Amino acid sequence: MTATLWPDHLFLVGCGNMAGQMLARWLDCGLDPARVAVLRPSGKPIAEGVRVMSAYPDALPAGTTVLLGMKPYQIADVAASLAPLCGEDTRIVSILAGTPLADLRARFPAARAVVRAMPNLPVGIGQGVTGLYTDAATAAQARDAIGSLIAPLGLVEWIADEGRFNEVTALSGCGPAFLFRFIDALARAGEALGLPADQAARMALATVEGAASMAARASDSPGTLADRVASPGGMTREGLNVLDADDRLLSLLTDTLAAARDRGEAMARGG
Ligand SMILES: NC(=O)c1ccc[n+]([C@@H]2O[C@H](COP(=O)([O-])OP(=O)(O)OC[C@H]3O[C@@H](n4cnc5c(N)ncnc54)[C@H](OP(=O)(O)O)[C@@H]3O)[C@@H](O)[C@H]2O)c1
Ligand code: PRO
Repeated sequence: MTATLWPDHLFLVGCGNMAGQMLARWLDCGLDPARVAVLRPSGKPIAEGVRVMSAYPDALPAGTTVLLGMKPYQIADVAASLAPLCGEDTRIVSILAGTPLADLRARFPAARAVVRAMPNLPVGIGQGVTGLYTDAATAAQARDAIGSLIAPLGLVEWIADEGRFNEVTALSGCGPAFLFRFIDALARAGEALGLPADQAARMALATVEGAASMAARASDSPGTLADRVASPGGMTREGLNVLDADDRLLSLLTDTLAAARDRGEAMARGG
């Protein structure tokens, strides 16, 4: 992996579940905490050496990279305080779901580099997925610097068409929640068939972890790997027949992603 281009100054507005995982990973990977300032209303400490404030500073150092990590509905209030502190060399990275780039540009008119990022929670262990989108107004150097900052978080995918950003959010941003549910359901199904609950929970988690790691290393597709588990005439095929009947699992996941995507589109319309 190439060395990360750490920003000289990183200012996080909000540092809860998601931005907190991003920052934890950056600090683990060598980001100097003295370069980081965090604004969070609670003022709760974050990590040794990271400056936490509960009110906006009078100014931001030139060239600050700002990570917007609060809730999407707070953008108007945040922009009212933050935009006056931004210059043309301020770089804005927004992880706000359902908040289009045009909206961000309108709220931070001085900043030239504005990037939408959609991470997911496993970024904290460097195994996340982050979708990125920007437009031509963001200079290549700023785009590369932000890409470099995101790289230690896991897989990075630049999205060519912002119109796809809510689908990306549904798949990888929300995806960990759907997989946590799957792990839970696998365990509860084992329990329903008679296994002890604690044993079923351990085995479901380890099975998903092992299968995901194997799929990540394999040259074969997950579909081929599934067939490799299924002996002809054996037990797995009977189970797969249940999942595959009328594309049951595929339909369920398509409906799941579509519902999440639709919520993102409603949020973008101000809902
Ligand atoms: N959770 C995910 O898996 C995920 C994935 C991708 C993107 N996102 C996006 O990440 C953002 C944050 O989600 P989250 O799950 O991390 O939420 P969260 O845990 O509730 O964190 C929200 C953060 O915003 C701070 N905050 C509250 N009011 C604020 C204000 N008026 N100004 C500035 N900061 C304020 C909170 O401060 P305190 O710490 O002081 O309470 C907290 O640090 C959302 O925009 C969401 O769309 C989340
Ligand atoms: N969490 C955010 C939400 O639920 C966006 C992706 C994951 O809106």
